[in-house]
Amino acid sequence: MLNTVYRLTAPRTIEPVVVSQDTTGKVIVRPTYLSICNADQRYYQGTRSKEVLDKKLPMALIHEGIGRVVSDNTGAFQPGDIVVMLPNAPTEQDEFIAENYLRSSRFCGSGFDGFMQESMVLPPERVVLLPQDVNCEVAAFTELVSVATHAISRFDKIAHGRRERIGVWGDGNMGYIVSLLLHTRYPDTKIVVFGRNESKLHDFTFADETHLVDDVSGVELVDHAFECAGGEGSVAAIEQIIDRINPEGTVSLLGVSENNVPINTRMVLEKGLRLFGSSRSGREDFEATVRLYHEHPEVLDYLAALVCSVNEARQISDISAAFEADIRKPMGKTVIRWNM
Ligand SMILES: NC(=O)C1=CN([C@@H]2O[C@H](COP(=O)(O)OP(=O)(O)OC[C@H]3O[C@@H](n4cnc5c(N)ncnc54)[C@H](OP(=O)(O)O)[C@@H]3O)[C@@H](O)[C@H]2O)C=CC1
Ligand SMILES: O=C(CO)[C@H](O)[C@H](O)COP(=O)(O)O
Ligand SMILES: [Zn+2]
Repeated sequence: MLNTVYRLTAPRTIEPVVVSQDTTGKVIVRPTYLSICNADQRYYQGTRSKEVLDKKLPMALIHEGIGRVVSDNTGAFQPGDIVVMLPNAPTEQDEFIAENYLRSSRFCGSGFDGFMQESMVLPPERVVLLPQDVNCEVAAFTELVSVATHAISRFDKIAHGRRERIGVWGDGNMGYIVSLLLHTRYPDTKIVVFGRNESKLHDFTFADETHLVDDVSGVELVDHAFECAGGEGSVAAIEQIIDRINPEGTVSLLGVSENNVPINTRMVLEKGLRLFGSSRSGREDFEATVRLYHEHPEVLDYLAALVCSVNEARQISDISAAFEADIRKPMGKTVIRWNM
């Protein structure tokens, strides 16, 4: 099959290329709604190091997206099915290491072509059926929700059992989704959100407490914490977490930083903290996320508050316009209605 792939060839430069792809044993999916992640922006704007850009480009961006099945000669899906596409493609299995941590795995939009393609040719294991009446603009960022699902499932295995107060640092998309999923999973736990923007914190209507990070005196300590700030914000967030967490708490690190982050290891030791990182997600996290959509449809309503804009893409200039709009957005997710 001939397929058009829209690759980033240099910062802010997207070019089409036609490739031939073998569809034997594969599901062909037409992407319908895509969503931009901070990781895409780091490539689009060229803020990754020159070595990384030289190694990874040209590459089609985007690893958050859904689509409609065009054909499936494996019989797993029906034409017209609305599905979420999984960006992680493992090449081996391991008894202990999850698919998203295997160094041999391929990840769409990070070294391998992402979803900015006319059609995606995927093995059936890389496709998960969505509720067919799902709000597509919200489902577009199911991958981000699955990352939160993944981090919380690991937290559940690692953290001790006192979970009266869980703190979430970061008032952006990841902070919102992690807080929402924690609230849904642990309804008796107080979810305490720490952020930098009063306007963004207002949207965390399901949280028990929200605080501006420069006004935390008198706020009770938390038992465990999630860091969802990322970038330069990770430094201050991790420092404050170590200060505001009870002994033997667990700290889940999710934010991606371009530079190394100095950590007050003396206090990590003194408090006996457990720090663990989570990145990306695997098929079981996508399946768990879709189960959550079925069992707690109110989650989708809360997630709808994150949709900042929906941008139609019919030509390459529309894709660039969506990325530029994402840079200027006040909050939330930039969704692309993909008509390429
Ligand atoms: N681990 C993984 O697999 C994944 C990681 N990520 C990463 O997670 C991070 C967050 O992503 P996302 O939510 O989409 O990004 P956003 O930019 O939407 O959110 C980050 C938020 O954190 C706020 N912030 C900055 N510093 C602090 C601080 N010290 N304490 C509390 N809040 C702070 C920012 O405020 P302000 O804007 O005012 O600076 C902003 O509102 C990024 O680094 C992203 O790359 C994303 C997807 C998956
Ligand atoms: O966004 C993510 C997953 O949803 C991760 O942050 C992303 O995969 C990191 O990849 P890269 O090394 O290319 O920044
Ligand atoms: Zn991402």
